[in-house]
Amino acid sequence: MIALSVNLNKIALIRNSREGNYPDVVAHGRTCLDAGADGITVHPRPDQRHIRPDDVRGLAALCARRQVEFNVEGNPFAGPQGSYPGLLPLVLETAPQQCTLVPDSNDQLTSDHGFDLERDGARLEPIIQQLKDAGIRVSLFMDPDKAQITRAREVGADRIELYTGPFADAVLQQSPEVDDIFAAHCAAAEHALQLGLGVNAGHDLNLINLPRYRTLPGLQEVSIGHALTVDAISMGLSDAVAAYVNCLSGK
Ligand SMILES: CC(=O)[C@@H](O)[C@H](O)COP(=O)(O)O
Ligand SMILES: NCC(=O)COP(=O)(O)O
Repeated sequence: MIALSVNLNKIALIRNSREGNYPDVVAHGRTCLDAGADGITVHPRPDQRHIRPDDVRGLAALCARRQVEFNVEGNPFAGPQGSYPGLLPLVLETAPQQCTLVPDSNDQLTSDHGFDLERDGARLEPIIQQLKDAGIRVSLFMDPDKAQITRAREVGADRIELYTGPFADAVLQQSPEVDDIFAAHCAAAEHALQLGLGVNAGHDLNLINLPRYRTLPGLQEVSIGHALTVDAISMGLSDAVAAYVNCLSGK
């Protein structure tokens, strides 16, 4: 079974376009779980363009009550900014089951690459250890590069999250490169599994590209937000979550 973790960033993005708390991010998280999602993901960014620290606190409490996985993603090197305390303090305070470290700069539109661990591995190692000492599983956002994935194991990661943006784009463009891209993801996943790393995936996954991506060897979890939220506009949130759950199970 591949777990579906629904990313609620885009619900928060709509909420932030007005004062107040409408739509309520935690209530939408509850709806996703009621509809069959296995967990919740958020990716707070220092500028708080969508998820705010209080969303992380509220969703941590929801996931703890429901005994489901909470996954917080973000840049471990981003320091405090305004009321954003920095990823590490926020994660250590809210103790999600999983923290996915992502090498985004603060001003990035969205995540668009995995870690270069030749560059960042040494400074990531103590951060990974600190999170693991707090009982938090650590996943690293990675491109499908075997040498980099070997380094992910060496610096102490429990899992990798394969960055699926280029795969999703190739499916969208009906590019002939999609076969090579997916083959590289399969080889990377096999390599990770051989090293004892768990395999997650995410970015721009949707109901069109998932039927293929779900066949990735050993895939444990996908986190999906953007497309699922768009689908929810026409389908309704509960039905959209159910459609992704069904799609992941091959129905
Ligand atoms: C790491 C990843 O792929 C997602 O968390 C994605 O970056 C969502 O972030 P935005 O919703 O800010 O685009
Ligand atoms: N880790 C990927 C994620 O959480 C959601 O990405 P997207 O579906 O919003 O592109």
